[in-house]
Amino acid sequence: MGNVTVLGAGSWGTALAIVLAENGHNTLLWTHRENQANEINEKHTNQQYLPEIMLPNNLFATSNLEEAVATSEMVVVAVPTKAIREVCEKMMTFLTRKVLFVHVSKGIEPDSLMRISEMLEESLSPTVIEDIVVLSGPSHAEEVVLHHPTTITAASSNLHAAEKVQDLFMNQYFRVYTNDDVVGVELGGALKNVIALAAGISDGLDYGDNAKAALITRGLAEITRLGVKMGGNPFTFAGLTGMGDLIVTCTSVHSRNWRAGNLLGKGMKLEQVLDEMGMVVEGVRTTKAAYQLSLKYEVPMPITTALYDILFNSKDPKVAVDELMIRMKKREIDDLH
Ligand SMILES: NC(=O)C1=CN([C@@H]2O[C@H](COP(=O)(O)OP(=O)(O)OC[C@H]3O[C@@H](n4cnc5c(N)ncnc54)[C@H](OP(=O)(O)O)[C@@H]3O)[C@@H](O)[C@H]2O)C=CC1
Ligand SMILES: O=C(CO)COP(=O)(O)O
Repeated sequence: MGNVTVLGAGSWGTALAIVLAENGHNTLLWTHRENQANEINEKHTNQQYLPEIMLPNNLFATSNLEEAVATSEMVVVAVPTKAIREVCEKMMTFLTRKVLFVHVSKGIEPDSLMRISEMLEESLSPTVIEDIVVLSGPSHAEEVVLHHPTTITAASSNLHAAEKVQDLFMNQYFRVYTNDDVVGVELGGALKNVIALAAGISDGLDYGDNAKAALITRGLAEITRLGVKMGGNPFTFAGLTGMGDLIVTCTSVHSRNWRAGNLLGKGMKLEQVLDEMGMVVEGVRTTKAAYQLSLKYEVPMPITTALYDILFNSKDPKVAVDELMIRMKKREIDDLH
């Protein structure tokens, strides 16, 4: 392939740009901050997001979006969910040809309740979209840049496009699978952040491993319940972008969602937590969207609802856990049907 572009020089955009550059592709990383572009070009570092990592010499950055996508055949959208529409609207002012769009963000837009591929379709014209592929799975940037073995999934309704993305990203330490279940992959990636916040709260309360295992498995049950009702393949939720990402996000200190939950569980207020993180915590907005989806699709999501009350109605996390535990008796399996 010719030139490829990654939009967003946070931890994940930078890590993926490194993978692409190391795979030999002409890679340009776009950041909205000129000083960061200069740092990447001159010092080959991104100190704010990936301290102590040297970027490949063939990875270049620009803060000019038009220049970033001018000759690009594949554009990887790696900005947080809340920035996607703004970036797409800017691109629409100068893009005049079709491009392969890959998105790697894990969120659902509150109120519109759109998945990210739907947001891209709405904010970009069909005249500029060759295909849309979502790349998602258990993959902390901090480990990818150390070349630790990582597996991930490229999903698209057009499997040929997913295979193209598989070829571009795959290497010795970065193994890419394909899937045609865009709904399941996008929902799994977004909703695991909600459960990771809850797992962090549980750890912040020192509730131990039993409680966390319960959150992961019952969290997966409610993600699957909603995901299947929205058209996802039930098997996708047992795969890398479902169970896989749920495990990594609920158990890793790299996870911003788990860390934010942990601080909440220790008694810190949400605004203070978000100030302290300095990076995106997608699960907060996604909790609102997931709660709205559970009402829209009439799917019971008790963990999501409890988290919504903690985040947006100031419910005490301990009270929320007590209420989860004393709910009506249930069978384990039949609510998945
Ligand atoms: N980090 C990871 O390991 C993984 C992250 N993801 C997903 O990738 C997405 C991006 O996450 P990540 O890179 O970690 O986030 P970070 O918080 O590390 O970085 C976000 C980047 O986006 C930039 N940005 C924010 N708003 C805008 C805007 N309006 N226009 C242009 N750029 C903007 C930020 O710039 P500034 O510095 O100025 O704030 C920063 O460079 C998220 O959806 C996340 O869930 C998925 C898999 C792994
Ligand atoms: O999605 C991720 C790993 O797969 C990153 O999770 P956090 O956003 O919680 O850090």
